[in-house]
Amino acid sequence: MHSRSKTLSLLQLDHLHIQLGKQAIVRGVSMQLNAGDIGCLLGPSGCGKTTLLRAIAGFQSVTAGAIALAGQQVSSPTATQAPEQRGIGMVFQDFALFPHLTVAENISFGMRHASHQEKQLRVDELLNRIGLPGYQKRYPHELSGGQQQRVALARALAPRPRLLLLDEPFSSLDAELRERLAIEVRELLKKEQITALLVTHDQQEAFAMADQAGVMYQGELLQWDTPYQLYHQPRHQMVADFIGHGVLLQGTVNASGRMASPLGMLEHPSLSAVADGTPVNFLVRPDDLVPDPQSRLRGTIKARGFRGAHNLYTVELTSGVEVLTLSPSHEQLRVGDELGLRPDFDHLVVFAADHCELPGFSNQAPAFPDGLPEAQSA
Ligand SMILES: Nc1ncnc2c1ncn2[C@@H]1O[C@H](COP(=O)(O)OP(=O)(O)OP(=O)(O)O)[C@@H](O)[C@H]1O
Repeated sequence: MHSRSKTLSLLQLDHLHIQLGKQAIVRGVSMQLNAGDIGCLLGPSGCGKTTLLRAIAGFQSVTAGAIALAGQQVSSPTATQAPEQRGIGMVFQDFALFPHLTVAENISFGMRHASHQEKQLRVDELLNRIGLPGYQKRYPHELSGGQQQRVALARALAPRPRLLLLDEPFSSLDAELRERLAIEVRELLKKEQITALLVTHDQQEAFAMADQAGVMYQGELLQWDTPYQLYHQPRHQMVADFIGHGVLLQGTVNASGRMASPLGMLEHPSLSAVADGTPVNFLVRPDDLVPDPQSRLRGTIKARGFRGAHNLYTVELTSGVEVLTLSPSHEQLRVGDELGLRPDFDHLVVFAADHCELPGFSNQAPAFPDGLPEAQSA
């Protein structure tokens, strides 16, 4: 408890609503980011991520709720602190460097009140940190895309913002470079002790960078949690669907607290808290089903995707239900092959079946507030 009280909430959103014209773009978003942490907002295109970031930066007023930075309210429906007073740095996808300024001039651009010597020291320090020592006198057109984006990041970090906002900063770069930069940028932010909030479409990027992450959908933040929890204990079907691979299957809880499912009878202690006959949906990740020649659960391989160390197989069970499974890539199975699968659940993630209709749902709460959360955390 003691060490917890020392963690300072740097950014706090409290029941934030943003209406643009007649449309509610951000709906009831609450979240908190501690000082020094990296947060990440994921979600499909148009879900409101950029609008939320613009509100945090101070470029967008809010309709209801509040934004606080280091405990001080900066946005409410009646007052919006100007962006330049917030001490926030920003890096956007198309945040071009000034072409007529050198790398050093670009980086020190925002250090308006610093002396020449201070600027020089900070530029040298940041160029070392981004792996471009000696690049002070280069011009942007003499740099690769990845180098330009590193310099853009250094420019945003130079004035030591208390919060850095990154909106799809790597999306114009190729996948390999993106992954490498995500790891580098995390290290850099941690060394600089900067709190940051990143918006991305890319889960791998989010998982590589974030201490906390959330999935937005139609303006709502469905879950704000560690990346591990988002993957293993999604509290909403939409989160389960959006994060990682997997399928949602239907099952029916029976009187003995077990569940009849297309994978056979599944057991979990907390299912006993659920009434007999309750229809449920449950999440099946590829690693929940293990290839096993002896298993009575049989299927046929419909598709194979190469994932480096593993292949990801789409398997149609004899019941017609499609599932995913992984197998080491040196053990090649062919499309059309028959195989056995054994359920091997570490924990079951279960949702009420009536939440099945994803678009337009209104009740965001976990399916069984009293019973099933234990099932998810087992
Ligand atoms: N000024 C505006 N007036 C009205 N609607 C807007 C305005 N700006 C954005 N929108 C709408 O708000 C919704 C959310 O947009 P936003 O850019 O925040 O989404 P996003 O999650 O960042 O999407 P993407 O990942 O594609 O960038 C979209 O439906 C968009 O059309």
